[in-house]
Formats: sequence, C-alpha cells, structure tokens
Amino acid sequence: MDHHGAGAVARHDPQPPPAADAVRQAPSIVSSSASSSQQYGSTREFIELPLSPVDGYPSSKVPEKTLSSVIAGQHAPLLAWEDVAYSVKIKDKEQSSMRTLLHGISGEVYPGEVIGLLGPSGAGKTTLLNILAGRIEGGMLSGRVSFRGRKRVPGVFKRRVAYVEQEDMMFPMLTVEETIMFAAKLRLADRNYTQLQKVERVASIMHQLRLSHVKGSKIGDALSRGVSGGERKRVSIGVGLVTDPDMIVLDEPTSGLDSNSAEMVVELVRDITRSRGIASIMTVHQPNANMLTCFDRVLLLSQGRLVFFGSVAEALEYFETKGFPCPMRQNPADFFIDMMSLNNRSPQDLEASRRRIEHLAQSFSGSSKLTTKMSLSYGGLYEQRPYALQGPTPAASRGGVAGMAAAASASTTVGLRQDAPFNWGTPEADDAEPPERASWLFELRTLAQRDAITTLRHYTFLSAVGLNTVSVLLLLGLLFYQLGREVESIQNRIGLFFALTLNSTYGVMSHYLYVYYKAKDIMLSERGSGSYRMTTFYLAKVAVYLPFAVLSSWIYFVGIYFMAGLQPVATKVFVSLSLFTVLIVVTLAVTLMVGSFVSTYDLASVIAALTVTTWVIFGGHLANAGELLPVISWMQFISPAFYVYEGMVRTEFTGLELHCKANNGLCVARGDDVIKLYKLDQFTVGQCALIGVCMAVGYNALAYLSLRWKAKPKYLWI
Ligand SMILES: Nc1ncnc2c1ncn2[C@@H]1O[C@H](COP(=O)(O)OP(=O)(O)OP(=O)(O)O)[C@@H](O)[C@H]1O
Repeated sequence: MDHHGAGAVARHDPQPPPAADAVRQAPSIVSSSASSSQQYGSTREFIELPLSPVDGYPSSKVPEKTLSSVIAGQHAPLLAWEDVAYSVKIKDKEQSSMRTLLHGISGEVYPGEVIGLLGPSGAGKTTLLNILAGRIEGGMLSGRVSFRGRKRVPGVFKRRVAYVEQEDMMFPMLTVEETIMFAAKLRLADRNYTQLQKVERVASIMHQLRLSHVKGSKIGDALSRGVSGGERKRVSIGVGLVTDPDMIVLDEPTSGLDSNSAEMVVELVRDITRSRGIASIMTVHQPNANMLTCFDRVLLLSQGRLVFFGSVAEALEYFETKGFPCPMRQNPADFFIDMMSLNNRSPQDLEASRRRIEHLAQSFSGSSKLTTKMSLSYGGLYEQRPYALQGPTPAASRGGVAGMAAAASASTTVGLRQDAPFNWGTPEADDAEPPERASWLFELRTLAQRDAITTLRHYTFLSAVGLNTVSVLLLLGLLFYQLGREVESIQNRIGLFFALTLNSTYGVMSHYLYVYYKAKDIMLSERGSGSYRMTTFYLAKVAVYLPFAVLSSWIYFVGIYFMAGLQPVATKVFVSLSLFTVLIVVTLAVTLMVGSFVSTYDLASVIAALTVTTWVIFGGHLANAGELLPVISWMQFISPAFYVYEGMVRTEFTGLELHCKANNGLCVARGDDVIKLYKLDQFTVGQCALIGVCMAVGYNALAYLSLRWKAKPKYLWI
C-alpha cells in the first residue's frame, strides 16, 4: 500500500480517529496557561491525567480536550522540516573531505504527537534531533525548519522548546524539589509569576512526573547516592516543563535505565504530550514493544537517510509490501533496527544489507517528498497529512505485530485542512519576541542562592578548603614560629611572605577551578535554553566563591602572622591582610578566566599551574627584582604576586630594627636597608595596593569577556 497515494487522500473535514473516539475520561483542569495561538494547539490547559497506566493502549486516557481538538482544530504542524541535510569536514590522514551525515530529511510533528526517532547506532538520530532542537554546532547545514508555521527565531524557539539531554546536567547536591524550583525561578519572569504560582507549578510537575515521594531526596551522582536513574531523568524532564514549553525534545531518555524505568519515562512523556497538547520528539536506541506503542509515529533513519516516517502499524505494513514482513513475535523495534543495520558478517551480507537500505530509502524518498511538498506548499486547500494523527488502536497494542498491521488496515487516514500557509519569511510579531525573563537582580539573587547551597553542600570541596587552611596554618606557623629580631630572621621573613604568596595562589586556583568547571558544564546546558544571563552567572560565582576564598585565607594569614611574631602593629596587620586579600581576588579572577576560556578541565589545570608558577618566579623572591634581563624583566610587572609580595615585605620591614650578633660587616640592621637590598623599593605600598586592585578589576573583566565569548552558543539555524 502506498501511504502517499492520491487515492488515500481523504478530502473531507477532519474527524477524530477511533483512538480519540475512545476517549471517555473527563480531564480535570488544575491550571491554565493558554499562551499559544489557537492554530497551533492552544489547548495548553494543564490537564491532570490518571497517573497509572491503564490496561491496553494508553491513548484511551487522552482527553478530548487535547488529541481530538488537535485533530479537529489545530491543523498546522508545530515543527516542520524539509530537505534537511548536514555534512561535516573530516580529516583522513593528510586529506580532508566532507562527510554527509544526513541526506535531505523531511517531516513534521503536530501538537499532541509523540515522534520516536529510531535507527541503528550512527544512523544520525542525535544529529537530526539536535538540528530540530536548534542545538547543532559546526559543519554545513541546509534545508528548512519552521516552528508554528514560521521561520524559527532562535531567542524565541529555545525558550519554547525543552531540550532534555542524554546526560542529566544537574547539581547532585540539590534535592529534586530544589532543582525544579530553581529552574522555575530562573526561567519564569518574577513580574508575571508569584512565588506561590511557581511553588504550585513545581508541585504539579512533580506530581505529574511521579516525583512527589522523592522531592526531598538529593539528585546525586556517581560519588554520592541520590535518586534512581529513572527519577533523575524525570527531574530533567520536569526542569524542561517549568516554562510550559510547546515541544519537548529528548535525546536518548531511556539510556542507562532498566526496562521498567525506561518504559515509565516514555509513557510519562506521552501522557504529558497529550495532556498539555504539546509535541515530543525523542531518540530511543532500542525501544521495547510497549514503548513503541507510545509513539504516534516513528521516523526511521539509516545511514543518515530517511527509511520511513509514519505510525508503527504503517511501518510494518510498508516493510511487508517491500518484501520484508516482520516475523511473528519479534519486537517491531528490533525488526526495524535489523532492517536498517549494515550486516558485517561477510562481504556478501554487507553488500546485501547496503542494497536493502538503499532500496528502502529510495522507495520512501519519492513518496515522502511528494507528501512533504503537499504539506508545505498548500494554501487553504484540504490536504492530507502523510499519516493520521493517531496512535495504534487498543487492538494494535494488545495484538502485537498482527494487531498493529490490522490496525493499520483499519485506520482511517484523516485529511486535515491546513488553513495557514507556511511562511518562511519574517515571523509574526508574537513569535518574534522571546518570553519575558526574570529581572536581573532576582536572577542574580537566585543564582547566588543556588551557588551558596551547592557550595555549602559540596563536602569534598569544603573538606579540601578546610584541610588546606589548617595544614598551611600549622605548617607555616610552626616553621616560622616566633622569628624574633635577629639578623637571620631576614631570610625567614622573606621566605614566609614567599610561602604565603605561593600557597594562596595555588590553593585558590586548585580548589575553585574544579568547582567552576562542574558549574560551567551545567550553565552551558542551561544557556542552551536561554535560562539566564552571563552577567548574573559570573557575578553569582564571584559573590559566592570570594567569601569562601577570602575567609579561609584570612584564617591562616592572621594565625601565621601572630605565630611568626611579625610586627604586631594594627596598621601593618591591616595593610598586609588587605594586600593579601587583593592577591586572593586577582587569583580567583584569573582562575575564572582560565576556566571560562579553556574548554577542558585537564588543560585548564595545566595552564593555571603554569600561570601561578610564572607569577611566583617573577614575584620578587626567587630572583632579585633589579637584576633581571630586560627582555624578561617586564614579566614581573604583570605578576600580581610581585606587587603583593613587594607591598607585604615593605610593610613588614619598614621601621624594623634587627640585632646583629657580631659586627662582621655583613649585618643589615635596618629593615629599610633590606628592602633596598632586595630591590623591593620600586613601588610604594599604596602603589602596590592600587595596581593590585586595578589588576583585580582587569582580570575580572577579562574573565567575564572570555566567558561570554566562549559560552555563547554557536548553533546553526535554518
Ligand atoms: N561532528 C562530527 N564530526 C564527524 N562525524 C560526526 C560528527 N557528529 C556525528 N558524527 C558521525 O555521524 C554519525 C551519526 O551520529 P549520531 O550521533 O547522530 O548517530 P546516532 O544515530 O545518534 O547514534 P547513537 O545511537 O549511537 O547515538 C556517526 O557515525 C558519528 O560518528
């Protein structure tokens, strides 16, 4: 049977299909956020569904408000894509060439529909999903994608589409409720939603995703036990749902889950899709037969080519007409994957499988192109959607493969009137403006609050900082204990300031670089959805990290100062501590700059260590500041350690009277002479402090700019 044949086009007003007819369960509306236009599935009522699966095909739960209204009233696809092709440059030995990962893929998804992207490994599922979600970077992209009948506006699209990544990017130390609540606070404008409304929305999402019983549990990770993998995935979905999106895009939501959890995730996505009248597209590596029944349509990909796009029942029938019937009792998904996989067992098998895939892709491309053209180029005509908007009937789900095939024959293809012509040009006014976002101050407060909680619950980090503080205090305090005023104490005093400079810079870099990378990974994922601004992210980090860094270093600085018996003069203590604080601020800024600029933690830690080493080498202690070769002497002037070290040494030695044991002509009895001897008299203490403050401001500005530059998504849009 040719599904696209003109004979199959039902040119009549759309009628609810049998699956929707079977709906008899009255939904209860618990909240409403009607934001979309009528044409694109405006039934955005938050409809609470019974939460446990019912016997048979779950579409019996689909409320009339959603599926039937989608079919009867909302005609245009939510997202449509035409001739999408994608290639990347690959380097093979000396030569570089282009490799095409997707060959002219077309399709569309309607409100209320769940689409499954299936195919063997390497078929291009994730690539296609990323293109449709507006998350593809690099390479060459062509074709057209429309959202709500118009060309996509990146700023609007990314806030109307929830993208659930394969890796769950969440803070392990936050609870389930906190994770979704922070997402709600950051993504919903504080002007438009009260705190109570956000709390209610979060509670409702947790209820719908069956997370209420674990709302107080931590997310966890490989190092700390938290919620189960299935629950974590549902939290990721919940985070995406807080903005009440028009579509959810999920990359391998079942990966790493046991079959029960995987099924539950897919079923919940289907329920949410139906109840909210939104659309869902997901890649699933190997769905079982039950999961397959959750997909209204499957898009089968092999070798980057479209092999089939339609309901499972239609796919089975289609393959049968092509001479490939699905064996009895075989999971249709496994059958599809077998049909689309290259068989490497022997050269003959490989060739045969290659020909089969080629044949299937070619057979489908002619027919699919026809329907795509029909669906994209109408103008008030009655047109047929390639496939009816209906899941397999209850008979299909209960009857396995045979049931599905029977359902396919029995199904009535619904002709849909597509009133609104596609327009690939300028978006409509209401689609051009992104939804209002949280105010700058509210966002900063929320991010700082989240950072403070995650840092305070990061026990490994806190232990590392605590251990460093205590061990440095004891080690340096005892090593330089009560230096006295003998002339030998000059070396110890100089050594102590060097040790303090060295330790504070290494300590800050090593501790904060690691936590920053963890937070940056989550930020990059959240940035893809336009969750918050870069300024608030950066300032929140500084606002939370700086007090930790400064307080911990104050503890050992003040302790060591008095243990070593440095000059107990209030102004000297204050000036030295201030200079030391400036060094901590600059070091943190450079840490954030390296962390923002360098993509991987491994490389960043090497660069950070190199930076600190250079600072310390040119810090004025290891080499006499006045004796350096002119070609490298300038490096001391860009080292913050040099100014801080010089400032602290000058503060301590100014006015210091030392005792010479024997007057053998080598004794330097005045601290001021020591400063001259070490050539640490190039700048006054005030100048050192001022230059340090300027460096703190400059490095922070550079850190922010590099973050902006590197974190700016470079997605390709068509
Ligand atoms: N940027 C890239 N450069 C080169 N090759 C790439 C790139 N991105 C993807 N590929 C290749 O394109 C093919 C399709 O990748 P994709 O991740 O989309 O497959 P998939 O169907 O999602 O596979 P899986 O189910 O194993 O995740 C693979 O062979 C992959 O190696």
